[in-house]
Amino acid sequence: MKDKLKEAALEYHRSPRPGKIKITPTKALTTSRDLALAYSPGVAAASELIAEDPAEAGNMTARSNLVGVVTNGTAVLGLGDIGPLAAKPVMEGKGVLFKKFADIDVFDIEIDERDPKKLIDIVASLGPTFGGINLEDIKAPECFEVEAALRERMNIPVFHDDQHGTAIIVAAAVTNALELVEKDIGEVKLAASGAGAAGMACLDLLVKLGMKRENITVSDKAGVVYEGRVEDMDPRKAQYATPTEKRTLAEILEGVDIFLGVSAGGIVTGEMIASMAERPIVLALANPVPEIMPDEVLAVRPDAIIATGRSDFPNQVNNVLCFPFIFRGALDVGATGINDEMQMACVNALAELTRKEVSPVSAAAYGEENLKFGPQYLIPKPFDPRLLVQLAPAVARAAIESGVATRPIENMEAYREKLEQFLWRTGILMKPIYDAARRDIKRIAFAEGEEEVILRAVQIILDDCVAKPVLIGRPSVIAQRVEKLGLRFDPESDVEIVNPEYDPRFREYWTLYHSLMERKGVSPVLAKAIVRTRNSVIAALSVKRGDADGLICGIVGRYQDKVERIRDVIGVQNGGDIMAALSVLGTEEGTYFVCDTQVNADPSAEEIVEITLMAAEKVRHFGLVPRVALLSHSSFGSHDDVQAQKMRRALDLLLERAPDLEVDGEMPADMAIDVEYRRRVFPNSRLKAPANLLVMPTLGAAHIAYNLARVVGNAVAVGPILLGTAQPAHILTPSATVRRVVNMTALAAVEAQLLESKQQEKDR
Ligand SMILES: NC(=O)C1=CN([C@@H]2O[C@H](COP(=O)(O)OP(=O)(O)OC[C@H]3O[C@@H](n4cnc5c(N)ncnc54)[C@H](OP(=O)(O)O)[C@@H]3O)[C@@H](O)[C@H]2O)C=CC1
Ligand SMILES: CC(=O)C(=O)O
Ligand SMILES: [Mg+2]
Repeated sequence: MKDKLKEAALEYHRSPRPGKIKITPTKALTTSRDLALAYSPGVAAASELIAEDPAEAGNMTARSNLVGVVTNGTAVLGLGDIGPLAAKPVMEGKGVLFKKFADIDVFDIEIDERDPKKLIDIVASLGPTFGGINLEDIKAPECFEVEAALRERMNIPVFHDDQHGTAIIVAAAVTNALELVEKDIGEVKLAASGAGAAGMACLDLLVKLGMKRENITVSDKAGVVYEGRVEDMDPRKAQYATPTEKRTLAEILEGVDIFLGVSAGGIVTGEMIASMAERPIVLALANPVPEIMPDEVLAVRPDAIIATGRSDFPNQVNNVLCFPFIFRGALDVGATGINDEMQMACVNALAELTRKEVSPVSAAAYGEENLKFGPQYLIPKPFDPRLLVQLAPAVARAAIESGVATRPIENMEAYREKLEQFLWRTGILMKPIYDAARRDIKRIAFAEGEEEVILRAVQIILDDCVAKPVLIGRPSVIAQRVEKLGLRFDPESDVEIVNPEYDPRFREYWTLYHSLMERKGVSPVLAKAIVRTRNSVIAALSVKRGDADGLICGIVGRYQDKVERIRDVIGVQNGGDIMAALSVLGTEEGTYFVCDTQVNADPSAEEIVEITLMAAEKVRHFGLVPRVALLSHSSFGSHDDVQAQKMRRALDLLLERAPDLEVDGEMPADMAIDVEYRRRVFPNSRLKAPANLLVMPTLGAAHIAYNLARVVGNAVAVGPILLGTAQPAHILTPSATVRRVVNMTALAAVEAQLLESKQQEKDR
């Protein structure tokens, strides 16, 4: 591992608090009544109910969404037998992935026990705690006995990730790679290095998919697993022992179509790969160092299709693509186990997902070349938000159809929607925006470049390669604060700085500002003074001049002042004459876009129309269909005051301007969300589903509702997104967190890319 990454990884684990997970209560505990309910005496009622009916544990406790990630530390990644304590960071890591990708809670359980029989007893005794068991990094051959016994003894899903998780991803990758090289699974020859947990399970699944057992040869530490070998054999290896004279990995690689490496780093040479058949498929999956690095393969075989277990090369074949989603599907139907049908459903869904047309958001995120099914894109990327919504329902359906579901899902469409809502809540849907930003780095100017929140965000922006920061601020102050905050970036080389006290471009900046403002009462002297003292003006001018591609400001100062500066310098979009602010709330119930939270105090009906159309376009930009509610205290004509009339008129105008837009009003907020309530009061509404774009009658209503929901509802907030500017510019508020700054930077960068491609299209 490179020193820089190693250092960053240690820092990541160490601070701000040790480790990667913590436990958070899901119920309020603020009053003595809460205490009486959560603990004695109230808790006894829950216990008594479970004692009468054990199935009630699923309703009374967190068990049904709780998975035990269990190891004894005997085969940790490719690091080998490093013991249960050293395995803990890996298990915490699996816990984080379960939670982030699939909202599954995890206790990581590291057990100091090597005897498989005792290990089985210990894990089986944990049954009352968990809804599922994910066995991890337990070495072969013991892992086979442990998994088989636990499957038998426990009435919950037990899944050895290194066996079946890996096998599922390998099967999907091989299926797709074979399609690309136009070879038949029934004909191809495979050489494997590694006859352990991952190796045996991968081969079993490939055989199930049609690979001939006689076309497979395996090697391990002792060399080729041949018929008659006695040294280091076990019954599982014996199933793949072949009648061959070959004794080394180099020999068995000659002429084969596929190499499957699930053993140890660096054990394969370029020479060995050179001897493989034409268009070889090389799966070098040992972690963290693959059996051979991709550049070494390409040096000798440019025609090869390559996959590794790592995230820094194309085609990451890693069980993270499987375990969160297969458990999500299994837990959601109360499956008693994870059977072959569920595993095969996962293989097919994964293989198909790569070939499926992608959503506009994902397309923008990964770029044409990466997203197009081909040698560089064999299987989905771990952050692909479609994984959860495609794999979990496929697994759930297979569980129902194969008869292992104790709580079958009746409405799969509603289930899919629930999963989508989770993605929004976690901010995973922001991830594609990050990846799009990375594809073509844009320069984003930060007006308040000396502020701590900005400097901390800049560190993440640089680490994640989201944008090239342009900081408006005094270089000495920036350098001092970077040092004081313990940040790692070098202000002299990693960012660009515009010094408001002295910059060689000062003359060009103030003359541009003067030319824009001379008929708004700004004299040359005033222009100079404003450009010297208003960092948001400098940021806007740098975007106008093309020194930056977008800007972020607003951490300090009044929102409305910044709006005016941006209007003066950058201007509004072609054809439009209004700007507005759209804020996003990711809540337990769903994702809601709220406007106008910042700009127009009391917009007219005509302005409401413009705001709604701009906001609807932005919602589409996030890959969602806008469902618009025009909000009011009035419910479909129940009041007749000016504000109610305004929203009614806005509806009429909107229906003329955008007849296809799903919009209705005027209606109260609860009716916008609660479809049943709406149906009772106004059965003929044009809006059939819960609204996701809430257009408020006044800024006051929008601002108050948004902030209240954000704080009380503990919602994830994105924004405010400034709509209607001629170039990307976003004004944050003093409450913005580091994450919000990074999110908005990524968004501004992607908007700059879109603007550039629109411009290029126009120029053509
Ligand atoms: N990308 C992914 O998703 C995954 C990758 N892996 C990786 O696969 C590897 C094996 O994991 P797992 O199956 O769980 O571990 P096991 O300990 O169960 O099996 C390891 C196998 O690799 C063989 N092996 C180890 N070192 C060498 C060597 N130097 N030369 C030849 N063979 C060797 C062992 O041989 P012997 O039998 O003689 O001891 C054994 O057959 C690890 O690197 C792990 O990180 C695992 C799971 C998922
Ligand atoms: C990815 C994984 O589970 C491993 O390498 O062991
Ligand atoms: Mg593992």
